[in-house]
Amino acid sequence: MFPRAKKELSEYQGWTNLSVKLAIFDSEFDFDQAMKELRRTLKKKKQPEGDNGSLSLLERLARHRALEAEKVVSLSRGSSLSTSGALQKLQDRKGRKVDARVYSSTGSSLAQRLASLQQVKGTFESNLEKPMPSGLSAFLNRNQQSALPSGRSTATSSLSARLSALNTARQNSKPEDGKPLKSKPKQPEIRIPELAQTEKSPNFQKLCRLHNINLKRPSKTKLDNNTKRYKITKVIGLHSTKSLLENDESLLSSVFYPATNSKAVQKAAVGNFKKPSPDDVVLEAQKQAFDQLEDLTDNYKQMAIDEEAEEQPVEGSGHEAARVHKKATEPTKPKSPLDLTAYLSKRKPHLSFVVLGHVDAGKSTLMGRLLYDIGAVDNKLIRKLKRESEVVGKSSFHLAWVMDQTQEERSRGVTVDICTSSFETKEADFTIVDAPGHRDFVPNAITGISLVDVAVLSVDCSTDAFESGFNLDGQTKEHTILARSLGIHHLIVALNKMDTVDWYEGRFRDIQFELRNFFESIGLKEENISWIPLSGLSGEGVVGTKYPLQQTWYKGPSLVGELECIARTSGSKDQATLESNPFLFSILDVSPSGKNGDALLSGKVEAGKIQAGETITIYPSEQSVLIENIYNDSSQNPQAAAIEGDFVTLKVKSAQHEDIKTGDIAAIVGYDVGTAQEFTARLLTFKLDRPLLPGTPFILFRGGTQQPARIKRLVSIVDKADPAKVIKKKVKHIGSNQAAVVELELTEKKRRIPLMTLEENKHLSKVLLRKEGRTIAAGAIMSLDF
Ligand SMILES: Nc1nc2c(ncn2[C@@H]2O[C@H](COP(=O)(O)OP(=O)(O)OP(=O)(O)O)[C@@H](O)[C@H]2O)c(=O)[nH]1
Repeated sequence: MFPRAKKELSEYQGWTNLSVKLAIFDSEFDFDQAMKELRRTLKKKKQPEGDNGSLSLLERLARHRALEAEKVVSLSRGSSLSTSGALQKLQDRKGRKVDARVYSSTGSSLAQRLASLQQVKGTFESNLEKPMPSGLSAFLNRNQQSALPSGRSTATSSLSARLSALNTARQNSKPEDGKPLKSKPKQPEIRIPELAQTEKSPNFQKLCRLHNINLKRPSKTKLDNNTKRYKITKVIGLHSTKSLLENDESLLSSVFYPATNSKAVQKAAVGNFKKPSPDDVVLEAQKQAFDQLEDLTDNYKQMAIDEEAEEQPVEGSGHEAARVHKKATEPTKPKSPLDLTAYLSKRKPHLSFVVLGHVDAGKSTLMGRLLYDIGAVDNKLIRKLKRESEVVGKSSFHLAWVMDQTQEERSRGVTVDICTSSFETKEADFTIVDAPGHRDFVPNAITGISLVDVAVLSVDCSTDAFESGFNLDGQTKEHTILARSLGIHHLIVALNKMDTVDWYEGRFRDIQFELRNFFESIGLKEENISWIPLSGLSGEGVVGTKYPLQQTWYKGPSLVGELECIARTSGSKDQATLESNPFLFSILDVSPSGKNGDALLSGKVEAGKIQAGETITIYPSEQSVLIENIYNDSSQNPQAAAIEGDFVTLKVKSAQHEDIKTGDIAAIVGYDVGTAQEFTARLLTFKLDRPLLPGTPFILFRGGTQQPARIKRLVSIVDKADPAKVIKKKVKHIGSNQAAVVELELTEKKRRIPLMTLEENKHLSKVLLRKEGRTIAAGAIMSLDF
């Protein structure tokens, strides 16, 4: 690279600031292209600003190029993990280019990956302690002015090493080989005005970081003593060492704001160095994130251990010594009568959907974009999120942060909790459930899937990303199977990040082909699948159908268009069904409200309708509470009623909120929901490592409820297509892909959970069995307490 750079640069006489040139030219952008554009620009402008102008142009161009290239090129060169490479990788948790050692093992757990990440970090730190490459230190000691080309020719030496060499070589004094300089070195010849413009350049910042790191090497003493240049660089890195900064205030300001005599500007310059560097901010945030993530994954690991443990009561579940509540037997009347026909005629169809897909498939970004483009999120918030995400070096996540609202999700860059949000179009009302993509948080994804009508499967179309999300352990397959098992009837495949493959139709078709085969194999019907190419980041195909010019091959609706179309056909509720079905409500969240024992219950209306003034009973605690008001997400005003499919918050009076848990079911007074510890289920097993035997432990998922359980008895193997047909009785074990009737029991004997049979409610009777982080079977409850 260097000889070419030198040749090109020599055409622009007067560019004497070699360090800056190198900082720019050693970065990752396309060199030829940069030079071509630069020449064109300079030709047009006839270099009116002289040297500085050219350099400034070059710097601006470089900055632009480098920003673009930063997405795809790692700074790391050579075999060892370079400092900037490691930083890049640590920062790049949401990973475009990620370190293969850390991320390529799709089968490993997050904790393992984090451990390996720490290891990489350790390697990186220990690399810093290693002595400088002998060739380079000899080179530095020689301080030869003519060292430039040879210094640059070491393919594996880091940029900082090369620049250190160059700067050293540029000292005016010419000591003998290997001997330290005796005289005070001259002020380095870095052209300060250019630096003042350059300091914000990402490349230049990387350069500064690299310099700092080099100084931690064993050879630093010699360098510190010998050249002011290194002292300056050291100050750049040790921004938090107060005394050093105070001593070197003049030095700092003379380096970075040399063109001014203003004390205020100089003070500001010094002040800047007292703040933590962007790297420190990011690394600190990530350290905290990793710590928190480990806590969280530990919780899930604990759950897996609990699968094996028998009859371990869950501490603090609030149900060990269950309080006895008064269960109402008489219904109460609504506050005001409701004309259901008029109410329904005023309502738009409503549809809820969950966004699924492999980790980093762009789910949160897609939903953030949708909410922004539809007008549900204002510019002010987006600007604020952009600023905040830039501070921690994650600017590409600002749209995802619309959905990922907790600090831990933002610092770690992964969705953990499910998050609901609502929006409306002219045609319909929608509720979005954003589910986590990471395999460690599949239980939360299951809760999300169990609530909705439709699933949007986000598939990352960028090179190799689809393949990694689709392999054996990828969440693309697992999420789709979960959606199918939990009764989702329509799947929209959002072929996301098409901008990264320049809207290439071939990529779309290849992925579609692969997915189609898979969907067919799990019994999803083609007529229930929609395919939409889009980009969550830039917005094409999300709300509107305005695509870039190269996308000429897709003429279908946008994502929102398709959602509206499904809402039109299945989002309206039948009045007779609403009137005849008893009110059932899945509780997602509970919180106290005020001091009078009032509580807020958020969740989804599973059946029937409800109004303020009516009384409901919550299972399994069997406490009855009066509904004071009903709210939905988008309005502070209470609404007249809630009907099947609505996501609402019920404000209830005099509730013991400690006895209400996620996954509990509320029903209108007069309708009893069964609670049980033993029940019979019909299951379809997935691919199993070991057959299911009596006593096999697992975690039972029913809606938002998760409970340790085990197989009590294998009743029969039945026909997959016709479950009423018994194929085998006296079953000793159940293998992969078999349909069977089994008796199951909860292992926490003190905890009953609300369960409904297939006959009572198709949706609420659905169960999933998971063991050691894998879904082993799905099915429905047939009867309780055999
Ligand atoms: N080029 C491009 N990048 C995208 C697009 N959508 C998302 N990204 C980037 O992909 C990364 C991951 O995006 P997220 O939206 O957090 O992904 P996610 O699927 O919600 O991640 P989890 O919830 O943790 O599974 C971010 O850096 C986004 O900026 C897109 O359409 N095009």
